[in-house]
Amino acid sequence: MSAVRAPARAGTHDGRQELLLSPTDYEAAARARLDRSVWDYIAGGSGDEVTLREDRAAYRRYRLRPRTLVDVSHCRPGTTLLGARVELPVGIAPMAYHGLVHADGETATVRAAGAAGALTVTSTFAGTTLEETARAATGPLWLQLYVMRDREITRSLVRRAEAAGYRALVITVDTPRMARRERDLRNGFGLPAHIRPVNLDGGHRAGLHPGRSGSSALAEHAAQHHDAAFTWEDLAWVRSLTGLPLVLKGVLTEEDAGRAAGLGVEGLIVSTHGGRQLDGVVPALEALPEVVAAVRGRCEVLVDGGVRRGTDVLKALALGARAVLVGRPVLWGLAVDGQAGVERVLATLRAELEEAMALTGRPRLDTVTRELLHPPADLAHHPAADHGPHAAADHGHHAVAGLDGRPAADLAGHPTAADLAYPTDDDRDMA
Ligand SMILES: Cc1cc2nc3c(=O)[nH]c(=O)nc-3n(C[C@H](O)[C@H](O)[C@H](O)COP(=O)(O)O)c2cc1C
Ligand SMILES: CCCCC(=O)C(=O)O
Repeated sequence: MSAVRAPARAGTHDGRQELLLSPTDYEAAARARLDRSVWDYIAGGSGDEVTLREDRAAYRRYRLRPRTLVDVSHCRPGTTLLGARVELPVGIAPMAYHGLVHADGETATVRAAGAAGALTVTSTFAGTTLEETARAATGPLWLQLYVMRDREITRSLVRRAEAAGYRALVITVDTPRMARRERDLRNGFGLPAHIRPVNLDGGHRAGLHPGRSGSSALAEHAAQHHDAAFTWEDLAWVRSLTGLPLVLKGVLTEEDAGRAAGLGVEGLIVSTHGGRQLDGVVPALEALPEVVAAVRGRCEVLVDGGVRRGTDVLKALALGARAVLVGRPVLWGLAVDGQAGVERVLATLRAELEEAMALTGRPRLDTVTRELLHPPADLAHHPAADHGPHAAADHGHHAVAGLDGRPAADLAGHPTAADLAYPTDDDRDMA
């Protein structure tokens, strides 16, 4: 499993075949295959797409501190997520309508995740029913929920998720409404006729299709149906519906993280929604340390947004994530080669992660701690802390020496405002 078998090839305009070696290679190949409006829906972000770029750039700001002369003949990236065994700390982020890029849709994606022993989070807005997805799954499955005004929908999705064997519910909390995504507005984005939100009843299937320039059918549907009045108090109602673990997706502050942990939420996903919701928020990777510090080991913390390399996974884990989710790269793999394409994207991330573990002298995830990272150049004199969820101290926080040898003063490891000065054009790889 550690080697990527038979890399795929994609045709080029001049008829040559190009090797697809990295998720970014799949990005280019997917772009060449997809309609412009579908490409824009997937690739795009909100507003000026600042957060879209910064989520990615945040990973580049950290550099690795490799340790040598460690036995790395066996590197094992396996862990558990809410008690379920996974073979790698990389799961599939919930994304709407995989059928936009490949006829096999969510079924292909979940089969690929199963083959990799990875977690899949299925979207409320899947084009395949949650039961069909569950039947195709061989790895752990969580269901992502958008809470709608019609509470009966949530009640019924929760019941169905329990019956179908989902192991957790992921409530997305950053989308009381859909942000203005100008690419979609320009394209008048709507779903093609054959793609429908089959997990919802027929009433929801109509409004998503129209599409006229200046409006996004998905945004209009969200404005009509998402419950923008859903609050912390209502979370207790979701809790009362089910014994399944609850995970909140889209938390970016210590205030919300502490409150969620205090309410007994089992997991948090630190996320900017891939730069698709509020533009101008802190990149997910930068919000991660404050969230990890605030939950004090009371729940598992994952992060998503901009993970494209095995070294990115390692950096997120070093900053305290238990695992990462990947979004767009999965759709790139799916667009290029269906299930096999998603398998290869996941296998590549795994191979890169194992390589990074070997070359940093961290053969197991419990050795991936904050000392693995140099602070970004502009954080050079900032103290560090060890929040590693895999650390032997098991979520405990203890003082560690700052990376420059001085004792750490700030156990939260928060970057200060001055630390967050940003980015150069070199960081912009997703224009
Ligand atoms: C095409 C697309 C559809 C998405 N649909 C959902 C969704 O239905 N529910 C949700 O919680 N997040 C959704 N997201 C956000 C992802 O779960 C995730 O936060 C984000 O894509 C991670 O960033 P990455 O794409 O850079 O890996 C979607 C993202 C994309 C790109
Ligand atoms: C109303 C949200 C639709 C799916 C989604 O979350 C996204 O496109 O980012």
